[in-house]
Amino acid sequence: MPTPEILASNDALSANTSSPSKPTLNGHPPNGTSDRSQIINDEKQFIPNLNDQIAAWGLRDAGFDYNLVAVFGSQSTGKSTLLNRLFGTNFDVMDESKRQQTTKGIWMCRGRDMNVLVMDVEGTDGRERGEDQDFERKSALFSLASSEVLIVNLWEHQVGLYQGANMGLLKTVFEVNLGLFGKKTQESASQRTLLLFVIRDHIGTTPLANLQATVTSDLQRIWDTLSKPAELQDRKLTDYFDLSFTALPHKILAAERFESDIRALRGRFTDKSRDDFVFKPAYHKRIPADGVAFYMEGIWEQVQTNKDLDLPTQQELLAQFRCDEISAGALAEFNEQAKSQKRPIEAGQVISGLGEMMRSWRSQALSRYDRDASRYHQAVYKRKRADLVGTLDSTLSPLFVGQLKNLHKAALVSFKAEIVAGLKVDGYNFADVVSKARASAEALFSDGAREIVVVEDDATWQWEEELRLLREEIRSVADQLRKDETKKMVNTIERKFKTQIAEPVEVQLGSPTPEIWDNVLRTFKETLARSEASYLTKARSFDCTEEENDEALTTLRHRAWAALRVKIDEQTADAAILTKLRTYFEERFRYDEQGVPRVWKPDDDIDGAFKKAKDVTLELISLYAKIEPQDPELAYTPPEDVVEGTEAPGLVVFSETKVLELGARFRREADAHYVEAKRSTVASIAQIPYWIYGALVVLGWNEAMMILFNPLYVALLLVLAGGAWIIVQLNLAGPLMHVGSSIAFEVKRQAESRLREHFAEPLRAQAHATAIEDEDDTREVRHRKPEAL
Ligand SMILES: Nc1nc2c(ncn2[C@@H]2O[C@H](COP(=O)(O)OP(=O)(O)OP(=O)(O)O)[C@@H](O)[C@H]2O)c(=O)[nH]1
Repeated sequence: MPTPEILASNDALSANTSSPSKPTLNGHPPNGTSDRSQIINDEKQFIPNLNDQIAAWGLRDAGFDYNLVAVFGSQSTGKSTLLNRLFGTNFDVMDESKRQQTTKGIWMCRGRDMNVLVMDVEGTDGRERGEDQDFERKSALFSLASSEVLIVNLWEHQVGLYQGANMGLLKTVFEVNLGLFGKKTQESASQRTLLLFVIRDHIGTTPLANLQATVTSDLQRIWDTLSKPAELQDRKLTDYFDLSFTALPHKILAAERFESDIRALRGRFTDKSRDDFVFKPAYHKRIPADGVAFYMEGIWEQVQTNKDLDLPTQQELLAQFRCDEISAGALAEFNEQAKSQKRPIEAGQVISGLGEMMRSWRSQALSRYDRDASRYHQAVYKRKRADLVGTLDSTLSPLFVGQLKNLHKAALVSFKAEIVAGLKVDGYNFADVVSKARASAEALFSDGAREIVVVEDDATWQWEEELRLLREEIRSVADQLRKDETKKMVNTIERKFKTQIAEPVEVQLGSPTPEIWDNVLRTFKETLARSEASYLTKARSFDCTEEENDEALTTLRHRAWAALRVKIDEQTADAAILTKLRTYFEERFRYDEQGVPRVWKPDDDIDGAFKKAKDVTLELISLYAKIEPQDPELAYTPPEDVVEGTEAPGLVVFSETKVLELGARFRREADAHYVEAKRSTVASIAQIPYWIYGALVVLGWNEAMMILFNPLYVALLLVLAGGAWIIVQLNLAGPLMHVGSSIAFEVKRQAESRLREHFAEPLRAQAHATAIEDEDDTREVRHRKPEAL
């Protein structure tokens, strides 16, 4: 409670202040008083800086924790003086010497050290305004719509003057009040206003109680004579107003008592514990402090345009405006927060702790809204809250969806990475690797998704569909991987198969027997069966479907057959098959049964042996021509369909034309052998028999003796011997020997070729005749079974 000195100094200060000083911290200038502010000016216009002023007074965030009091009364009745004393305000006080109206329009000021907004209303019945009752009515409406307590200030000598200015004013107040609160809606039912009569210059001769009775009966009379709407006929004055009376002594004549009484009266405004505390909750107009300015502006606008002042509508409008404002404030901060994570999410990042952040931003925004907006019209507050929730959620939803997408991607990446790592480990089980990778990828997604759910069991925050999509994608990736892996496995098995059959088939094809295809097919079937078994064993660990297994096995069979055929084709390629035929033929023609090389003698049956060997060899071509086992059990039907673009060849190794071609080629080679055989017999015939040398010795004996016993021949012999001795001495023996041997060789060569030519002519003609005969035979042999072999 301010001391009398302070109050006195306020009075002095206010007397000298004619213009508002600049607002300062918390609305309190350095001298300890709050700035006053004109809210309705002389031109009856609302001055729109009230909101800032309330903020400057430090009451903007007071909510309902403030009170509003207005003073009414005739001009120059000490209203401003009373307010300044009671509340420590600094309203203008009339200069004694001029005695003219000071307060114009409506002023407002914050009570010193109290959450009280005080309105100083221009005095009624003013000389300056003449008979203009318009402002009186408007200011009454304005004050009643917002104030809890209406101080009616009047001189003691005015009491009982029913026709006096105050009574006119009160009539206006009652009428206006009926218009405002008459209908008593549910909201306004409990709303009342306190009329606090302050009787000034109370001399004391008439006790306050008497004055109170007089005023009350006057009020009652005014109330009764008021023209009320039909539905409000039975309403009493006390339905709307509480009346309270107090008296103050003369300010100058009884200055001390004046001060002490005013201090006592102040207590009724500050001490909540007192029974006569004036600011009862029922009087509060329930306008939150941060909405007072807007509300008052709205009221004044309605009042100015002479429209019916509908308080509930005004309160709803105020609520809408303020709730929007509060919501926008909460949203601005929220948007800033949400924006910070927008880019990283759009860039594909998974933000850790995003859910926590989103929930906290959302609850911060809502609690900010609730704190300020819940004081307003409840229906509006709730509606706007729902709107705000919608906006918050629609801002968070893209973050949620974005994070889900990023989680989805991250889960897939982790799935693939885990599989790649798992497949590097020796002896992995594919199905195990996949199921582990799947479980951890799904857990990664689910945990992440669960974390970002902002509101449980709400359609906006559902992630099951995304999980379903992820599962589907994982499945298709796993399927693809399994297919790749299966392919790889089939390739490996195929390679192994090829190596396994290579050698045995090569050996089997190299040693032609009637069972050649039985052997080959047996090897093929056994190896294929092993390969299939090995596939199936592995496929189990792959979790392959029946269909996939069938497909893979078909491929395997196809490739196995193709591999066999490649091997067969390689072994029966022209050069290879001809070598085989030649070898086979030679083994039978050039070697005897014991495998000893034959030396043909002239009386040997070369033709017979040649024909036999040739025939059996030609039969081989038919044997090789088609893959046909002797044991029907071993028969194999090669796959017919085309797999992966490779056509599996059938059972035919050589076509008809090929058989003929090979036959012809072989025959040519065989002919050469035949010729060679024949020639070898001629060579043995061409040698000079040894007995010829004997005959020569016998027949030439006489001639030799004659030379030995003839001195001429002996002398010639000696000359030759001497010549020889000289040649040896001169080292000419070598060159002469060389010349001699060259001449001898040449003579021998010439002689041999002449002899060969002589014998060869008739043989070639004979061989040619045999060849033509054989060709006819081969044609028959080609289709014959090789039993004869
Ligand atoms: N006799 C008497 N004079 C007072 C009292 N209080 C104030 N005054 C004087 O009355 C004059 C008017 O005082 P204000 O406080 O300006 O009165 P007001 O009702 O606010 O006047 P307006 O604002 O012009 O309507 C001043 O000169 C005061 O000194 C009082 O209790 N008794």
